[in-house]
Amino acid sequence: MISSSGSPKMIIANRQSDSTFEEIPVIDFADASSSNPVRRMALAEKIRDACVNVGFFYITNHGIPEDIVTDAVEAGKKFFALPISSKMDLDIHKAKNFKGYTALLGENTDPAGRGDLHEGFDIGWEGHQPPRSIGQDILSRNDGGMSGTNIWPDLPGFKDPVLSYYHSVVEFGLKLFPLFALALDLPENFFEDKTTKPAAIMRLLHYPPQSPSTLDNDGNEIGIGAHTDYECFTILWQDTISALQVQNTEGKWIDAVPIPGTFVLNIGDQLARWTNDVFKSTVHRAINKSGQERYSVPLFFGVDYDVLLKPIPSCISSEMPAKYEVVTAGEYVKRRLQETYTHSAKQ
Ligand SMILES: O=C(O)CCC(=O)C(=O)O
Ligand SMILES: [Fe+2]
Repeated sequence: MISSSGSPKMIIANRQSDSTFEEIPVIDFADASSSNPVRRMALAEKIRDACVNVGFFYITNHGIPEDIVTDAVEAGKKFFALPISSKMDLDIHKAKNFKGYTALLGENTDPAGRGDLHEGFDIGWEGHQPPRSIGQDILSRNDGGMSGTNIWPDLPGFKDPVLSYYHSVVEFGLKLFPLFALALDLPENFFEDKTTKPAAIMRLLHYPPQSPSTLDNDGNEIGIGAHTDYECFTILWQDTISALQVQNTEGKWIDAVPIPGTFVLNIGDQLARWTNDVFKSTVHRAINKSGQERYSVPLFFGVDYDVLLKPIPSCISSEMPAKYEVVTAGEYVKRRLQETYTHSAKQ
């Protein structure tokens, strides 16, 4: 195939992949915003290898200040320590846009499971003072079923650090879309007009120590059941307790052991759909057998909710025809969230 520029175009769809990984790669992001295109491309190639084979990697040198992370995590701990009645005032089932508090067992990520042994607090886009480099107030945007404001607890010292973390990680995450585009042999700005209003959902998660009464049918205690993420990619902060596991194509669970100072990035289903599964949205779960409290903070990055998830032409070929029906990102995410919360929805 020849591209419009006349140069031979690589059929990414025919790229070989091997997802029998035994460990999760670590990628240094110091060059993420390098002014040198050769350095950006070198980083994009590492990202491509990790996305094609594993779907997960650690990020070092992300540039997000440690105190921003610590303050948000401490705020989360204070929130989860509130009485259950205060947390239930913010019950996620009361909001139509999946924002607020999820109680223990309120979510069932793996349809075969009985509910996940974690509690969570979800927020979406919201402006922040002082203004940051990305748009201030886009709450009035039309996000279809996902639109609406965040709901906040009446807890001094909570909202500000949580929003600071949200904005720092969103700012960092938006810099990754051009790298993913490069990794797919697309123009660097391919996602620019598709990510104008960060469809970024952040969750504070708390996994209590698990007890034998939370064993599932296989004898495992599940903090979050086996699942793939719904958006393009997830940037996850985890504390020092090893609980996250990633499944390779042989069915083996590989521990994503915490590495201090890093984030874990994983590909989600939106990017798997864009790339016709060339980039792997890999199944993962968390089991907290440590006997201690565990905290983590995933931030899910999607494209704008009105954007169609259409396969990128170089990711389809006669051997790899398009696999997925084309839907908008918003429809897709909402459908997946509805499935996740159905089991605990009040009738
Ligand atoms: O807490 C973790 O380590 C993983 C969380 C996760 O997979 C999710 O929220 O989608
Ligand atoms: Fe996940």
